[in-house]
Amino acid sequence: MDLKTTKASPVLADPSSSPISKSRLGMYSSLMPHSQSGTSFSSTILTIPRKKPAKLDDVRSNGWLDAMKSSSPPRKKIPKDPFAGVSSDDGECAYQSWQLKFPSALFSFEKIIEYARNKKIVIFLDYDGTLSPIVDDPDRAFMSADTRCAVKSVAKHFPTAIISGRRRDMVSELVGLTELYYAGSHGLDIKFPVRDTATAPIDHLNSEKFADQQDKEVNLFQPAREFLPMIDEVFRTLVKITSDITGAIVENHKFCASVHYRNVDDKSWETVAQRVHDVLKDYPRLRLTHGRKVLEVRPVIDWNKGKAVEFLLESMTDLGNGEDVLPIYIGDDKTDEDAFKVLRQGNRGYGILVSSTPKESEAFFSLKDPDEVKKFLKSLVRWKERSML
Ligand SMILES: O=P(O)(O)OC[C@H]1O[C@H](O[C@H]2O[C@H](CO)[C@@H](O)[C@H](O)[C@H]2O)[C@H](O)[C@@H](O)[C@@H]1O
Repeated sequence: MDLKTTKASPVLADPSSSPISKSRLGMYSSLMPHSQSGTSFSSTILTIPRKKPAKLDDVRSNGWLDAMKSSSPPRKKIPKDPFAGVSSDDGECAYQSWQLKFPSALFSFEKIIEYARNKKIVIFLDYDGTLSPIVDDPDRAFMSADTRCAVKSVAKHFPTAIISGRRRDMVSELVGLTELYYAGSHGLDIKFPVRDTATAPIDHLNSEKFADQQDKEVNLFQPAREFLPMIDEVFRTLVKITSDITGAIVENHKFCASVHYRNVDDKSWETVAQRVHDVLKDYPRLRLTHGRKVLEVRPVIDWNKGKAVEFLLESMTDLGNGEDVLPIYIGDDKTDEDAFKVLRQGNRGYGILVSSTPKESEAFFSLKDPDEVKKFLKSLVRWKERSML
């Protein structure tokens, strides 16, 4: 199906004339350190003009480099109770005053549940940095057994969805709970149950029915399906052009690709950025977003975690008309801001930012780290179970 011609498709018109960019796997030779200068034989016999050294200024002027530098705070210990005693540390003071604007969801718990009274709470959770702590190796970002238990209990009482930048099957394997809704690739790959009623309000284009592993019928919503070959191609190119940069990791998340620079010497960040930037010049239908020490390449379509939240709220069964629904979204990343914004602008629910350092955000509340997320989830479960007695 050509999604560009589909009404109501989130796919934006192709800004380039060709639908799929040509891969130019060889083009990076001029950016490689070993090929920056041309070959010069004897000036009298043969002179091959010296190639200009690769320019490393695009990513300074377009702000990528600054965004990369500020994309993830250094990991450091923060006191458990920010109001306990006066700290001489400037960072802690700054965090405490930041919390006046983004109060702790734990300290504000009574206020949250007061607002939730007579409403159906729906929980949205990001994965990395929210359920699992940030670690150097993306393949070893595990959530604790205790957190898994808290998520399982939450899902017993409230519809619960995980919305991650990772590929859907990967995040669902890491979480390991079948009772949840999962959206991977920043919401570009959503699995949701088929509704029973013929009058279901949802009839989304681009969603298809499949049988899952338990042979249960499920829907898949993948608005960027036509981009699969392009993402695959760009992924392979990104692997190739970063292969000489120690510490760079490239992941294929099916509908997006991630280039990690967390383990790259910061002197080489600019090189990482410039190479990714130069690849994207050939793919006008792809764009870049910044995550925590990761550059994420994704389709230029009007879809993000915020849209995924709206989509899931519509798709979840038994939610009624939305007036009496209270969505709570917990996330730590820039990509989660789209979801916070949807909740704030629609005056629909609460965004909770997970951060151990002050940050601007569209969220209402804050939690410091995945450990506090777990405590918050457990408090919700306790409150719900008490209210059922
Ligand atoms: O939306 P999320 O579930 O938060 O996923 C966002 C990205 O998470 C992963 O990267 C981040 O976590 C890694 C493990 O802790 C860390 O090493 C990395 O620096 C972080 O950016 C994942 O690997 C990315 O592909 C996701 O896009």
